[in-house]
Amino acid sequence: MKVYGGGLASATRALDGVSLTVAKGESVAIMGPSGSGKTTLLNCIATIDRPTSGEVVVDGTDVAHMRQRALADFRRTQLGFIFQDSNLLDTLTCRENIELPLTIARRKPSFIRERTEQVATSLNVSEVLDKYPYQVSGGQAQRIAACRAIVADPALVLADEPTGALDSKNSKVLLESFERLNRDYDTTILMVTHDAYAASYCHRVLFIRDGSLFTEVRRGDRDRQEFFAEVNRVISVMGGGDAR
Ligand SMILES: Nc1ncnc2c1ncn2[C@@H]1O[C@H](COP(=O)(O)OP(=O)(O)OP(=O)(O)O)[C@@H](O)[C@H]1O
Repeated sequence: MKVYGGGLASATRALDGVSLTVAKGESVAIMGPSGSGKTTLLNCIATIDRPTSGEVVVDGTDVAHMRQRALADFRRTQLGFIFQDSNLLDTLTCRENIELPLTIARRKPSFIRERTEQVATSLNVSEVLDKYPYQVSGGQAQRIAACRAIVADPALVLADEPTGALDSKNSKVLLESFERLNRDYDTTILMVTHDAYAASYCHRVLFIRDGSLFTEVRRGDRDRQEFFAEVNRVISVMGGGDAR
């Protein structure tokens, strides 16, 4: 449970009774109307925020009750983040941005070089590695950010509206990259999105309404178009405004 604003009449119960398990190698989308608690849920899992009660267990560790210092280590080694705006450092080249988590972890230079080339190839950004973030397109910047998020092989990649700032063509390229990451590296991905098209690339979609799980749907063996139609059907049943 997550309550904002402690016990008074003005308190907001942002999450209530939400329980979910994400398997290693799974990709899961979280959808729901504005204000339903998606970002709160993602932030609790990301250890950016703490639940008022309950546990968040990642790879066997309860991160909701970890001390600050251990938490910083945990975030650095076990999580990868992708935001709506790529959040790249403009004073570093794209290559240096991707390398950052490995540089901080003091990995060997030869390993850093090799691993960076490897992820850049799989996300199709090898040709812009030596440019600065302001010299590349929005779609490329977002794929560079995705490279940075996965380069240190985190247990979990968390994405908040990763396609929010992209046009449909670049969204498709990014989502196909996620699919490939998931398939080739068994990367576990949890993304918050308003976009049924983005959600349809995942194995499973969770729908949240008023801080509780409304329902979930699994893609199974169906093709993406069929799953996309089902996600849209659930959105229309769920209602509640702008869950496009
Ligand atoms: N820091 C905060 N202090 C108080 N209330 C908050 C805080 N953050 C979020 N809330 C409230 O908690 C509820 C859930 O918010 P949250 O941001 O998780 O929703 P969301 O589903 O991500 O919405 P959106 O799609 O609009 O980003 C809302 O009622 C919101 O107003």
